[in-house]
Amino acid sequence: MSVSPDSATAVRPVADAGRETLLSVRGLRVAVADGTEVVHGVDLDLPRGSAVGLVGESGSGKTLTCRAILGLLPAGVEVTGGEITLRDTELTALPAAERARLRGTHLAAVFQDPASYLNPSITVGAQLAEVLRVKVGLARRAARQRAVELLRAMGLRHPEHVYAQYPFELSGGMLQRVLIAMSITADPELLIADEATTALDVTVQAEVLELLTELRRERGLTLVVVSHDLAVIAQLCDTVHVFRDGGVVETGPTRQVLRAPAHPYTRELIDNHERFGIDRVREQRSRR
Ligand SMILES: Nc1ncnc2c1ncn2[C@@H]1O[C@H](COP(=O)(O)OP(=O)(O)OP(=O)(O)O)[C@@H](O)[C@H]1O
Repeated sequence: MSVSPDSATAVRPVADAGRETLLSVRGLRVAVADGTEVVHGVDLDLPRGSAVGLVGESGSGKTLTCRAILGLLPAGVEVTGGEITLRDTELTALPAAERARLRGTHLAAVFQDPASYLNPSITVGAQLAEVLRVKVGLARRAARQRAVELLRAMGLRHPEHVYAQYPFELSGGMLQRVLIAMSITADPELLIADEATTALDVTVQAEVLELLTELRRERGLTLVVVSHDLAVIAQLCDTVHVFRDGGVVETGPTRQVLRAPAHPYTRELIDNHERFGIDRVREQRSRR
């Protein structure tokens, strides 16, 4: 374990270091339109089938790191250094069309505010079936059938009924399940959940987290979970990376990092969280 007291990164060996690496990020740098660098050399390793959490205060670079992996950076924001490797393929050098092909087929994501990713005037089933036609190449009838199956697999009761509903007719938790269904249509290997449960109430959040855990177990999905909520990270993730000011200050097994943080900033995050229910974090960790 190499742990330095203040500004240096605290890195602890992770339990699943022996597993095949699905995706690795090395020295990732991202700059915004005026040239300001906002991600300063981030390293991440995602072993196949693992669940990796990214925590840190607002603006610390978690989302841009994820968007760089997806090849979905906002206009004017660019990768200026480093490598993102999916097995043997270096992604940053690929043409945009190839990046788009990989999204959905190999890499997928769900974000906060699912309603904004759906067309309000088309039923959710028709939108899901359309994704199945485009990404998987299913014919109309097969796509409809598969869409209903997927809605059922997402834990939605009466999936035929849900299929025919418009986004405004569904709750936030139901919409997020529909978005998760859409994101996994083509059986991706990696799913990034960026604050995907933040807007949901606690009970619904727990159900969606359970769904993600099941998808990981049943499909061998690798998860990247971005959350402000340490309890969410504690529940889902084997490994955690603590972001601060565009860099990673601490990395290690979630349990160890949350129980005995090595970096002062991680300690501060946990102390702040304590006031809002760190007991939930500790309870969940001790149940594992
Ligand atoms: N489109 C953009 N144009 C300019 N600056 C941006 C843009 N998107 C993000 N930034 C800046 O980049 C930095 C990193 O942002 P990022 O969204 O990755 O942080 P974050 O850790 O995900 O925060 P949050 O938890 O609030 O989503 C911040 O300083 C942010 O203001």
